[in-house]
Amino acid sequence: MLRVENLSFAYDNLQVLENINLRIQQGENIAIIGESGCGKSTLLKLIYGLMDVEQGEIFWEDEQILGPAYNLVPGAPFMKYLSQDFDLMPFISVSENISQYLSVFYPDQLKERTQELLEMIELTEFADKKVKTLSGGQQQRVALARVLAQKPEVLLLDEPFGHIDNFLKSSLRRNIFNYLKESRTTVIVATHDVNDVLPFADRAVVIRDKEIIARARPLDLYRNPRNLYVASLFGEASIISIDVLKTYANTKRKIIVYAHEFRVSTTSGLKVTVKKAYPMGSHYLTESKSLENETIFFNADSLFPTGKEVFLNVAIETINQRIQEATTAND
Ligand SMILES: Nc1ncnc2c1ncn2[C@@H]1O[C@H](COP(=O)(O)OP(=O)(O)OP(=O)(O)O)[C@@H](O)[C@H]1O
Repeated sequence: MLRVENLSFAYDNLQVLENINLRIQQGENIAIIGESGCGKSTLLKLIYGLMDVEQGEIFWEDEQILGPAYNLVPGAPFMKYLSQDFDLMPFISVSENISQYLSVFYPDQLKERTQELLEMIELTEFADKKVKTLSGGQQQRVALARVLAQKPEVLLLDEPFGHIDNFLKSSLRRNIFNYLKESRTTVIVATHDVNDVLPFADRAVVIRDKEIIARARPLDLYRNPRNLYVASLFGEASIISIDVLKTYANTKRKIIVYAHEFRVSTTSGLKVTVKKAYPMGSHYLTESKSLENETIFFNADSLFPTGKEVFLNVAIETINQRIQEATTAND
């Protein structure tokens, strides 16, 4: 088990993390999510032992993870950290970069494992190319294979697919996260991309203003976001008073509604005026204003011109589901 206990950290005068507590079981996949600059990378670097903890402690099983003040070579040997800069050897080939940490005493295994990893990152035909000739996305894939080759017990991934195009991203994600699950590798992934989180993470931890503000199974967080910050990590969302959606409801309580949960009607519901529509392929993400001048995003099947008035409805089941959670309107 990985334990992070009462961890606080500051860069000079900038306090970044405060009183972080985490327990991660072997083989679990945990996503650290939160807005840019909230401290996700900092937390990974501290867990890896790249920086000295200011306050608190980190343990893997019974071993305490210490920073550079205590270790000549920072970074615990049973962990690997894939940072946003890939740390590759530019002048040697893709294969050599991947196999660098594999044992040369078993040449057949070395070849087989390198081949397996090349297939996983879908770069078999680039095996002999020098890394410096590859694109940023291809380099990120080599960096992923290179850390996987080392079979760490704990793998820390910082935006692991950030440079990879959408065309490849989905299959690569499946290849890599499925492999990590099968090999019972403990994974902590810092990401803004919900596609890294919803299908693969066992738990998600949300950081905001230096602290963990939510932790749950990703689908539970998505279905019942505690506030607009959490919901916004999953998609466009709005906060709306229930009595505005259902005029018979005698309550001022507010709920969060995702853009895709609104149904558009031409006759009844919450009246809004269209401000702008963004084509998304399967739908138009439509920005609108209510009579109370609140911004509301909804998905529409067709393109509505600016200024058009439409009515929005939300299924009673969705409203009931959200009411059951303590929703705050303050965020
Ligand atoms: N080496 C550093 N020295 C000083 N401040 C830093 C340093 N590294 C990061 N910071 C600051 O610490 C805060 C947290 O940064 P961090 O990189 O951990 O955030 P993040 O959540 O990983 O962001 P992103 O999602 O954009 O990668 C930010 O305000 C950042 O500007």
